[in-house]
Amino acid sequence: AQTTGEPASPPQLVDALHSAFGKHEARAVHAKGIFFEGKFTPNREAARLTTAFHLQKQNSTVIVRFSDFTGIPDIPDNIGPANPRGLAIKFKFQDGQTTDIVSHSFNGFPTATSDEFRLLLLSIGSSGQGAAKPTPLDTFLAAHPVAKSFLSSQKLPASYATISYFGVNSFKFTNSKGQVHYIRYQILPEKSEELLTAETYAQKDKNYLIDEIGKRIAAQPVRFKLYAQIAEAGDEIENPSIAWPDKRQKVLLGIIEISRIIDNSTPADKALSFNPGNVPAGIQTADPMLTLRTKAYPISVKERQ
Ligand code: HEM
Repeated sequence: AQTTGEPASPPQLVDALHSAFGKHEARAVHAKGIFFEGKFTPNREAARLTTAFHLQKQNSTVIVRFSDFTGIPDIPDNIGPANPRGLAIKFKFQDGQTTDIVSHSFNGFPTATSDEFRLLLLSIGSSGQGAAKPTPLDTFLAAHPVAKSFLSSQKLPASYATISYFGVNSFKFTNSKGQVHYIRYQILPEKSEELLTAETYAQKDKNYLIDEIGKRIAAQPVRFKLYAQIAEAGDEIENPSIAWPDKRQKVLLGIIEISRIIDNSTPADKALSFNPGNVPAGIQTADPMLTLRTKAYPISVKERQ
């Protein structure tokens, strides 16, 4: 058994995801999802922040995957644990370069560190049916108010296209003059958010989001605005459980336009993986959680082949 003092390794983090959600030969988390293709058009302002290839003048192709939370591949879209939703984006450039953003529909994370996240997952794993009260999860949440509020304040989307997504962890952007900014991604729907009440949500079909997004994109493209929220002195770069104040400057990096469904067969799904550590020159990871995420994702990718 691990004490809170020892750092969790990437394999331990993936095992903790399995202990919470089971092992299903699928993504260890965000297992249920659907992916599309589209394009990204960078905004002129973006190149003032970073030299990253996809944030200069030329458009990229994007592969975008929407997902539900948990590692359960057939989780109903209309139950609490399906939150937060995921949005993963792969930017593909003509010369073969790629970079990824992996975000979810909550501006924050239940824990400050990867180690604490592992303990939260283990407590979920040992709090199933028949666990004595207070369960390990009850005890964890009593000691971690941020995790408690994360679990109880999720937004219920009318569509994957009508909710905001957040990168949560911080990145360091460097521009051509060598100037540095610390940023967090925000990916906001083109129009305003559309959410459901708890009652309407509970009455929805178990595949309401997956079915809706396919029909919506077949009818017309879905657009999101990709922003960089810029940290100010004193903002916590290394603690994803604390959102930066809303009044921080946001720079529009560009527009994501999702226009067509692509092959979602099992082989195509297995071949598709995202990694938040896949960053180009001009962008660096700036939160220790990203160091762990960068190593944990490929373990799950390998397991699900
Ligand atoms: C220590 C923290 C974290 C760990 C250990 C972790 C681990 C993982 C793993 C193992 C996968 C499956 C990868 C695959 O099989 O392709 C995954 C997927 C995912 N994670 Fe994380 N994650 C962490 C934090 C986060 C955060 C902060 C976010 C949101 C901002 C996030 C959002 C997602 C999403 C959306 C996916 C699905 C990607 C896809 O569509 O393929 N994760 N994560």
